[in-house]
Amino acid sequence: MPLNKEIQPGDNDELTRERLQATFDTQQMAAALWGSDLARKRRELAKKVDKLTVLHDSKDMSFMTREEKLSENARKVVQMFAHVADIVEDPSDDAEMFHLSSNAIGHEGHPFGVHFVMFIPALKAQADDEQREKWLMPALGLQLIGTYAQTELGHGTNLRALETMATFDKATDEFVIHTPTVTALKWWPGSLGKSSNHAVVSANLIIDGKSYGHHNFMVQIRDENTHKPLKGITVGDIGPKMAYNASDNGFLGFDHHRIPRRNMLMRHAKVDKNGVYTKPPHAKIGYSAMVHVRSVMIGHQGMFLGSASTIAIRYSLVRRQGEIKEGSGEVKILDYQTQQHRLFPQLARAYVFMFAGKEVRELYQKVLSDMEKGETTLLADLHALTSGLKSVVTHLCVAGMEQCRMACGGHGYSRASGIPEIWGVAVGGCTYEGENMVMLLQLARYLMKAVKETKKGKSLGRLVDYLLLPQDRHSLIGRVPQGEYGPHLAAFEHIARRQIFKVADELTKLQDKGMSKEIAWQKKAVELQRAARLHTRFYLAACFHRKVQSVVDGRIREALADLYHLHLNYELLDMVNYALEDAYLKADQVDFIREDMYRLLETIRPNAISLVDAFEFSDRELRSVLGRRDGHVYENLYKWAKESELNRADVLPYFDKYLKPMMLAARQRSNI
Ligand SMILES: CCCCCCCCCC/C=C\CCC/C=C/C(=O)SCCNC(=O)CCNC(=O)[C@H](O)C(C)(C)COP(=O)(O)OP(=O)(O)OC[C@H]1O[C@@H](n2cnc3c(N)ncnc32)[C@H](O)[C@@H]1OP(=O)(O)O
Ligand SMILES: Cc1cc2nc3c(=O)[nH]c(=O)nc-3n(C[C@H](O)[C@H](O)[C@H](O)COP(=O)(O)OP(=O)(O)OC[C@H]3O[C@@H](n4cnc5c(N)ncnc54)[C@H](O)[C@@H]3O)c2cc1C
Repeated sequence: MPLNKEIQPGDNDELTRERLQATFDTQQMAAALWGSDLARKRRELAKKVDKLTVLHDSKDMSFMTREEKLSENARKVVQMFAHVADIVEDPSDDAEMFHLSSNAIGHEGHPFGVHFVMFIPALKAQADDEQREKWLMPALGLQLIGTYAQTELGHGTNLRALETMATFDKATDEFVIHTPTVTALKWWPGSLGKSSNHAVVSANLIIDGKSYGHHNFMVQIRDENTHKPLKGITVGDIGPKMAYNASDNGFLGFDHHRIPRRNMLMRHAKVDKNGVYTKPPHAKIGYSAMVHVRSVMIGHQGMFLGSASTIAIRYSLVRRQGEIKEGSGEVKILDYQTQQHRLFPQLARAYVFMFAGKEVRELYQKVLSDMEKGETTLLADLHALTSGLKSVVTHLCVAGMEQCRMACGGHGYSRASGIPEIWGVAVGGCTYEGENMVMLLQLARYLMKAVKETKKGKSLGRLVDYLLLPQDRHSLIGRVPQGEYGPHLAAFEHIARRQIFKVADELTKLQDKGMSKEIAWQKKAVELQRAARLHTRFYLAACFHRKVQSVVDGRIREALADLYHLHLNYELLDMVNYALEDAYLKADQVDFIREDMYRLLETIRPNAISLVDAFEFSDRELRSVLGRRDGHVYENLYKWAKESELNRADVLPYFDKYLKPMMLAARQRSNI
């Protein structure tokens, strides 16, 4: 059977020659990345969207105002739902729907941006059966548009300090939702400003003057026909952002707004008509929508980095600049070792983030079905894992995307490259769903507890079993036969374990000297978040290992293993200070890792285009002139620039208004 190599008529010859070098079948690699069923569905879906012109951008979004962007994406999202049954096999499959949305709408946001990713998951996890009937069904049926309003102007991280109040009024069997101060205004919720008519609102539950902490309430905020804000509600858009500007992130205030008692989401915590409160089975069960998004973000961030890598690698095979050997002609910029070193590690990260995204979604589904039965044992493990992954993955994605942008030289800085927008959306991920540093410290709390258990000879959970293993004094990297990478993975494990125990010991010492637990924590906070990062990077490397081991096809396994080995080398060098501190690695071993990494860059080079083709991002989805599949970059860059609104006339009014009078006056002065 011939290997699929994604060659199509009209392709740039350079790219065709590159594709012919692939050692593997790109469709099989796509199956390894997405799962074979989803890979097939994605392919078919992209073809269908290509044929449905109502789903196409009416012009490049870069040339639109915010209002045009909102309107354009509202138009497309409505068309998308109108045609959904003809395009996707299973509209309840988030992955398929996300792919449809990427193709038709892009990543700049749309009126249902938070509806599907938080509002519905919050209802699924926290509404009781009767409430599901009342809101979940209409929400799934698009009869209402919802958002998730938790963050306030004054507080996003420290949820205990949220000020919005939900005071129970026994006499009327209602809650009174109120915004007591300007800092209590809800601030940031996606699609709140102009689009949503319902919100899941976090507010402090107050019964008979006693506060029970914040809980989630369903609040209708706009009239379903006129779309005007309801009485007692102030709502609007918070203004333009770094990116994601087709989303109307909003503010929201309540002036003693009344809702029925049964609008509190009551699957777990409950309030009866006499004001009797029932505690949930786990104090943080109301945070489930956040955990849901953190779990989907891992794979999505991988896709963002995969998109940027695709753009930069394809462009690097079209762009020629400079000669390696004088007189032998200009080379493709991907032939420079520095360019490969800039891009291939990002490609490897994109792969492993997607693999980790899949693993973490499986764990989330398990925890969700456990929660349905009131079982919450794995919630803390999931919270720790997603907190670490969310932080490390977004951070590395953004750093990686910036490398991709710079690797495209000047054209990378143009919005035509497509990178600025996806970078802007991805970088938001460092902040939303829990600021990265704060979430790393959440994982660190878990790790410190794990150390305590380890000292009793027990494990807190599967993810920290390795803490029970003894530490090796010296690494075997370079001391075993070439091609064995077990010692590399052991090095990740070693430096994570060492940092975790080191900081745990330091905390104990400070407390032994009489320092309070909280102050000791502050003194060691930077070291604690380092421990969390190292633990997560070990998890990612181990996840890559599991994936490579699971692949049956020899050609795919070999190509993936090259990426995996590159990942091990590159990430180890990035963290090498930790391994040098205790002389676990010696200087010659570091040199060995470097040399092996350079060798792998050369090995991967012929497969580069096919490794990015295997993501199977359609041109419509990438929205990048540089990353076009056919490689016809230059003529299309020129075409794109001509679309700029500044080119609508040869002379724009500002010239006559400001510059011309100034120059005339200057000329007159010089003639005097
Ligand atoms: C299908 C399409 C999908 C597309 C998605 C991607 C597309 C890309 C574009 C999308 C763009 C935009 C979408 C963005 C939407 C964004 C939404 C938001 O940002 S919503 C708001 C999110 N806010 C936060 O994340 C707040 C962060 N803060 C917190 O989580 C908490 O305040 C915290 C955890 C820092 C502290 O909480 P709290 O004060 O209540 O904690 P305590 O100190 O009392 O207790 C700590 C104790 O609780 C445990 N804990 C905390 N959280 C959890 C949890 N979730 N689950 C389980 N356990 C939890 C913690 O571990 C401690 O335990 P202990 O045993 O005491 O150590
Ligand atoms: C694009 C985008 C979309 C969003 N969508 C939504 C939405 O739909 N719904 C919603 O409710 N919210 C949303 N948010 C809000 C988002 O969840 C918060 O901005 C986020 O949780 C961070 O909180 P903060 O803004 O209060 O940051 P802050 O907590 O003020 O962070 C500022 C700095 O303080 C540090 N810091 C804070 N606390 C600690 C601590 N305990 N220890 C150490 N350092 C600390 C942080 O690390 C950071 O460096 C969105 C935000 C963005 C950017």
